[in-house]
Amino acid sequence: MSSRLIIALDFPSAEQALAFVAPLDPAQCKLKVGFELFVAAGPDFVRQLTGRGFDVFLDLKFHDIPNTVASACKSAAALGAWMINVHASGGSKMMAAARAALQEVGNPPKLIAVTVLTSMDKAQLAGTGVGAEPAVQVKHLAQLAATNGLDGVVCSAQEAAMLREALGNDFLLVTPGIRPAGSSQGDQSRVMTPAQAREAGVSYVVVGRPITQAADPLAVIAQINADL
Ligand SMILES: O=c1ccn([C@@H]2O[C@H](COP(=O)(O)O)[C@@H](O)[C@H]2O)c(=O)[nH]1
Repeated sequence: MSSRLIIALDFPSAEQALAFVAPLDPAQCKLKVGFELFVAAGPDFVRQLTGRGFDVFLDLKFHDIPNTVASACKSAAALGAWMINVHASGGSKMMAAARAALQEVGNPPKLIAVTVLTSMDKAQLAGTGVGAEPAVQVKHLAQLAATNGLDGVVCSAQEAAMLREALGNDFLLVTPGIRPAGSSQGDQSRVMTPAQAREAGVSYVVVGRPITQAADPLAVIAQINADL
């Protein structure tokens, strides 16, 4: 069975990211490329990772008008990404356009939607004009994503059990904000440990700094895989 661990490659250059990836095996983890690395290293870097056999989650969180997002999703699919994402708050028309665009490409990536960023708590969310509890807003946006045919959502593991019950076993729950016991929470608000996330029924955990900034990343990876 392939790993349910997605490592966030949040590095400022291709060289640093490649040095980190060198000892990794695609059976141990999938890899996530986000804004920092994509802006620095570009599309060719994504192709390099897929060329080494890694499943790549291209985490560019598209959020724009439907036509622009649909075209961006096609471009992302052409890089061979395993998974891509949009913001659910872009709305139904945007998500439906993204879904339709990927139906036109061969071997489309999984398409998921960001609900409420795991860095946000109730006060942060209220500051954006949304008065609901984060879990309520996450459920609302996840249902919107499901209605529009998306494969799953990005949420915190704290909402996973609720979403499993509401949306079933096939809906992907991809969860950042994972913190092994004893690791620094940093800027994340809605966190869980890998074992708690597994218990809650997540599909994949996304882990960045607790691995990339560890003294022995391979040991942390092995422990997280064991916990999952
Ligand atoms: O709601 C979200 C959506 C995306 N992320 C991304 O996940 C990783 C988490 O990294 P850590 O170092 O483990 O905090 C990072 O790339 C974020 O951009 C998220 O954290 N929350």
